[in-house]
Amino acid sequence: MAEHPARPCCLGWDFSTQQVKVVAVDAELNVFYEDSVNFDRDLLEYGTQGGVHVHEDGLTVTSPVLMWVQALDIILERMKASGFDFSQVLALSGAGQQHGSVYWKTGASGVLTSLSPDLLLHKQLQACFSIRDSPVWMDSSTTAQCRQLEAAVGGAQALSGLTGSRAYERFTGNQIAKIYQQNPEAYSHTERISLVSSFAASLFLGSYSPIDYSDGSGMNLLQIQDKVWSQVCLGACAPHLEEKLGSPVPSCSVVGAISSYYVQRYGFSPGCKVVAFTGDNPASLAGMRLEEGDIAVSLGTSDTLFLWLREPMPALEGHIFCNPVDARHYMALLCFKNGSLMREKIRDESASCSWSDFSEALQSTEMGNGGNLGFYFDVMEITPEIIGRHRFSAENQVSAFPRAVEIRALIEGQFMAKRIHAEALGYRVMPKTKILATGGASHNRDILQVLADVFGAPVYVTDTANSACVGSAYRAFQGLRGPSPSICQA
Ligand SMILES: Nc1ncnc2c1ncn2[C@@H]1O[C@H](COP(=O)(O)OP(=O)(O)O)[C@@H](O)[C@H]1O
Ligand SMILES: O=C(CO)[C@@H](O)[C@H](O)COP(=O)(O)O
Repeated sequence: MAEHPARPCCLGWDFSTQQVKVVAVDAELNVFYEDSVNFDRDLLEYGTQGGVHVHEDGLTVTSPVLMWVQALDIILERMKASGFDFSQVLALSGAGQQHGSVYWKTGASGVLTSLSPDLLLHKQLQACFSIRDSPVWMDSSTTAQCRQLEAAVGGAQALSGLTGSRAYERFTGNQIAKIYQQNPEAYSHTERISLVSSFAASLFLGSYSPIDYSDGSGMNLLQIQDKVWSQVCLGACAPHLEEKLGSPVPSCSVVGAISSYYVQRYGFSPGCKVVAFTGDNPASLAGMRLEEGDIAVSLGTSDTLFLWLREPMPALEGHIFCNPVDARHYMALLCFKNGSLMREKIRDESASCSWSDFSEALQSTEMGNGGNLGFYFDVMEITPEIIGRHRFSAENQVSAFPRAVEIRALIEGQFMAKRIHAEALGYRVMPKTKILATGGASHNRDILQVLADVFGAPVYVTDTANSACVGSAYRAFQGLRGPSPSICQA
């Protein structure tokens, strides 16, 4: 067994679309431990692709909630086997893919509070969920519920002014409304609804964790200025929703001490604090330590682009969330669903399934692609709502490109869309602008060169692609310092 020297630290977790990841960060903010469990590869029995199940209608997308629990068991067991000294963990926090929801069955809280340290979590929580397949952010099956919600508050712009976004299919309020309408029995047997982030925090707490303001902003339910649930939105989605959600809390709140399960099974200190978990994009904003004018681009399963904002300007395209680091401020976020999985498809079709062949194609073609441009949306895009592959030469719409042209058209098109939509939200590239890239595809220098060319600004890669994890560990340190009334309370 490898021994790790004693080193006081915080843990940062990320329950993202394709994997669960963890980092340990010491008091000098050095990352000294990283691990991950990939759902498709390490949990074959759940049969996911890219961490999810796409249903027959092509719109409904879910993930098995027990798969997330089992992934946590696997990582913790591996850490223990490697000799990781859990007693040195001062605090932990984490992130979750945004918008996804978990439905705890009546009675589940009793199971959570009396976990036996002799058994793995997923064995004990089998019967705890009234909905076993959690809707996730890739789901776009709730258009009817979106229109109902917008109508209830006086239109899309009114909803955006109130909650930071017009109604989006993946936003949790609309997902809850669909479950209530289609499966009222399961809804009535649900005692608590968590986001993926607050669900993961609940596993560590051994009781229900509140939803934080920042991830709560991705539900179409939270009034982002007042930081309270909107009664009109709750009422439009489902009955008794407020009691099932619990009250939202500032993102840097300490929500409690770690459950005795982890103390007894893994040797955590009973004083180890759990700081509210948040969304993966808010956690990345914390991890990347953005400055004004900077723009962060996360190239994970989805491509997201985010900025720190002082004055929110809710619009019909894009989202405003409460800021996870300073509750007086906000963040803007644009999400593009056809990110890494779309790049993988074109890589498989036009670059023999190889990222190095993909890079060679980018190197062998010129910036501007000889006037050839393409937009590739194999699944219904979020920004804007569109599907299909659309290719244009300098003169006409065309049906196909040579392989290398196809690859450059994809990458240039993806980054041009990001710049155009960010500018529509009021963002301007400034002389001091830095682009901070993170996520799996930020390992690819040739993709990043196109990003730099399209924005005309330098691109920096965060020293770890796991910015959501690292941001979560930073947030755990922030929570340990205790509440700062001006920053944490808004
Ligand atoms: N060298 C590479 N070039 C381009 N994309 C890559 C490369 N390595 C990994 N990726 C992409 O990174 C994606 C995973 O990113 P990651 O940030 O880990 O995902 P998430 O956090 O959403 O689970 C994969 O789907 C893959 O397409
Ligand atoms: O829907 C959004 C943001 O609004 C997505 O960005 C999810 O938060 C998923 O994140 P990744 O797993 O792709 O990082």
